Amino acid sequence: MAEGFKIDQQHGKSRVRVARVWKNVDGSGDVIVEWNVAISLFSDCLPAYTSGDNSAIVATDSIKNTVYAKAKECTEVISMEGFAILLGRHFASFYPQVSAAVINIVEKPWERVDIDGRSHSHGELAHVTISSLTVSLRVAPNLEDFGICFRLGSEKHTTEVKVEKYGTLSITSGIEGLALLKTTQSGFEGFVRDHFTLLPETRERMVATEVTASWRYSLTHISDIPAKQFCFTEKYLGVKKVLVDTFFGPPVEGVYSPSVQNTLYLMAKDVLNRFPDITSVKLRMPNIHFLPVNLSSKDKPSLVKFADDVYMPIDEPHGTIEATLSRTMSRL
Ligand SMILES: O=c1[nH]c(=O)c2[nH]c(=O)[nH]c2[nH]1
Repeated sequence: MAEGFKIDQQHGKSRVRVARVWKNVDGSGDVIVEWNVAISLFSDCLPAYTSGDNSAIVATDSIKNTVYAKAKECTEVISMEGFAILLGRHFASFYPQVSAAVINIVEKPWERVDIDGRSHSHGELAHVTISSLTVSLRVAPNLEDFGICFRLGSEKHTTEVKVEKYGTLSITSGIEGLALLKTTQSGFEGFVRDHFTLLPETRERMVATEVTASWRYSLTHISDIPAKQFCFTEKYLGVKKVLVDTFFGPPVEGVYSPSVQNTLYLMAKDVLNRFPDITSVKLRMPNIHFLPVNLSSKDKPSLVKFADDVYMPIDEPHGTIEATLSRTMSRL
């Protein structure tokens, strides 16, 4: 209570960018990660708000410095979730007035470069989205004979970890910007038709989306954290594969999608069926439209007649479809 009012407050530092390099890990080259970290502390520092008494405030500058100091202390390669847990534990246990810390991290998707089929020891590619294509930038200065590559998709790994003082924990991991497109095997029929409806029904259309996913792990205490290194990284790759595989279906015949809603549901369901330690999954899948092109005038009645071939891609407006799928009963 503050002077008869209820106050909910937290403070921290956002957009703390840190890159950590580990040299020649296991004799197979350097490892680099680049993280954008946000920290939010729940702490007992009411007098700072009500009377200008800062004696309980952990300065956000110190919070920022902690990120670099802890990165330095990580002498072995650590996963993003592992680093978030480490930071959360530090803030929640080191400062008596801090009851909980929430750590968000987004990883920049640096990937090892392959030169002539061999992975390069110190060159990395950054995937930067330019409209719908992703251009792989060269960053290794002494990688002279390496051309520009193009790659679709620049998804980022994300995490949010909350650690409370006595070790209660919640971990979500996620993906941002997973761009997926099918040129066929998609339709949309049987929807509400009223006096505002123009959209024709179809069993043949393109479907494109940029998936944002987040999933919650069933862990609830720091003592539950698996000892296995990189289990969260493995899980991230596994979930991404399930999402992609379910969206596309088998390689030759694919799978028909009657709506983004149905495809989203199947993707989320497959994640929960496949990973028992995930309790819920939230998917946001904008329906990014490719408009059929038909061009005509009085004297050119069919300059361009659409035959599932020429489209006008648009960024906006787009449909917004999102859902969270959770288990209703715990699986014992
Ligand atoms: O898969 C779709 N879901 C919708 O809700 C919708 N609405 C729309 O106009 N087109 C589509 N497509």
